[in-house]
Amino acid sequence: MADGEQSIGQVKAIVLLYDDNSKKWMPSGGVQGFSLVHLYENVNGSYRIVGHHCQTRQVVINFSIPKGLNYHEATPTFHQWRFKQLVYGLNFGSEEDAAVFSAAVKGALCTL
Ligand SMILES: CC(=O)N[C@@H](Cc1ccccc1Cl)C(=O)N1CCC[C@]12C=C[C@@H]1CC[C@@H](C(=O)N[C@@H]3C(=O)N4[C@@H](C=C[C@H]3C)CC[C@H]4C(=O)O)N1C2=O
Repeated sequence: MADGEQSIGQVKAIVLLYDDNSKKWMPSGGVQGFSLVHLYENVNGSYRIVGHHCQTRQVVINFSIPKGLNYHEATPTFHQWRFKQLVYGLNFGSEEDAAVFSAAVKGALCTL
């Protein structure tokens, strides 16, 4: 995390991007598996969703949450959103993790 940022939530989730051509969800970063996904709060009032793949350590998501984001809870363990030409999906390891994360994101959204 950058200076002036703190993690206000961390969960394990599979980070997916929807490929419009193949009409398939693809693992972000190209490697199947779970990532540790943080919601970071910045002292300037902004929020980022940042995820590191557990095996490869690569950053698989680094998303600044825009005001008015439509965070869609498709199922109790799969949440998704659209931004510009991308569709992101989080496949959570548990309903609890999904609920914790969506509460944190919705809490952030109501401050923007
Ligand atoms: C108006 C609008 O944009 N609507 C979007 C959704 C949306 C609504 C509102 C705001 C934002 C957004 Cl993002 C839409 O419908 N979108 C966004 C792109 C993809 C999709 C379009 C078609 C397909 C059909 C099946 C469905 C899907 O992917 N379901 C999941 C699923 O098949 N999987 C994932 C898990 C569980 C399921 C829930 C894990 C991996 C795979 C699997 O289970 O193997 N789709 C979508 O969600």
